[in-house]
Amino acid sequence: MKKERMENAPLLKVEDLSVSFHMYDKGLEQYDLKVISNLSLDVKPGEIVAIAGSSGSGKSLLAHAVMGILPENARLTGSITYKGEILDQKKKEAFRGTRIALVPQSIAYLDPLMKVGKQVTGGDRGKEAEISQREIFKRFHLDEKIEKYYPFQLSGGMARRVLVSTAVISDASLIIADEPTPGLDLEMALEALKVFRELADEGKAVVLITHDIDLAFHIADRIAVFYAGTTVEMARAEDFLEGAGKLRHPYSKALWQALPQNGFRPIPGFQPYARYLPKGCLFSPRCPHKTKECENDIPMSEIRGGYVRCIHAT
Ligand SMILES: Nc1ncnc2c1ncn2[C@@H]1O[C@H](COP(=O)(O)OP(=O)(O)OP(=O)(O)O)[C@@H](O)[C@H]1O
Ligand code: NI
Repeated sequence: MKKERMENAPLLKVEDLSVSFHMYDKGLEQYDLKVISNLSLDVKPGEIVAIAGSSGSGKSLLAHAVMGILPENARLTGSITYKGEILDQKKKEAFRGTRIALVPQSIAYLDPLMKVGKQVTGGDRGKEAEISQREIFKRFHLDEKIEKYYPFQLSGGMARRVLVSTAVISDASLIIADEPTPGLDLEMALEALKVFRELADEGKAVVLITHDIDLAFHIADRIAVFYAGTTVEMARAEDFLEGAGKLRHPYSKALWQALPQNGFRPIPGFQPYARYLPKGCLFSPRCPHKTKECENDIPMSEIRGGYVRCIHAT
């Protein structure tokens, strides 16, 4: 019984995370820009949790907060644990690339002065490392000679596959993939997602940040929907496959309806800028169900087996 409980315990747990940047305005005026507010998320071994949400909703910043690579002027509150252990900055640095691997959103993260093969294996050119590197290159249709290339010799799509390969052959038990598919053709994008699914099936935990949400529905177990720096819904992937009626938050429903296959019906309005966040529910200025009570702080609540940050959700 205990063992079962241990296995179901989250590998990564983010609780009530807020991130602010200390900013300088014109002159001497200073202010705090709150870019992540009260965000919670957990990922269990064997699971892929996809993160969906528009540009600027805090997806990459969450990844950077877990990896410990936020800029100097960032302040964090809340907690991030890995296997129940609090991840402070020192641990984040120790775990980076070993227990926790990041597929960065930008291909500029590749070291311009190191040959690609060596980067993928983390500097290890032993026989075993070379075999795993060649295996994954084959799956991603990367010719063997590419291991001798420098990053500037790669196309965008090749660089993306190299970054994914690095995380895949690491020993990390937690993989955070921040947009791993842009620039890949459909076949390669699907191959990358298939590789992530296999890693999860081996017992690793995967966080998949992606704009290709309709692909993510098919391989992820759960979907976290981000809006203006917080989680507004955590749902099973099947809920997204079944349709807007199964979803709980008006923004998740709007995301679903904005997909081309669902009629491409975008909602009016904009995500608020971090400096001018509305009181209470961050989605309320765009919400058709808005009432006075939405100006209060809105906690996550459990509804129909998922979690939602909306007092009107049923
Ligand atoms: N160093 C920084 N200083 C100030 N604001 C920042 C900084 N880095 C990011 N932001 C702001 O934080 C917000 C969240 O950024 P983030 O990169 O996490 O978005 P995202 O969800 O990953 O978007 P995308 O889908 O475009 O990658 C944005 O409004 C961004 O402008
Ligand atoms: Ni991003």
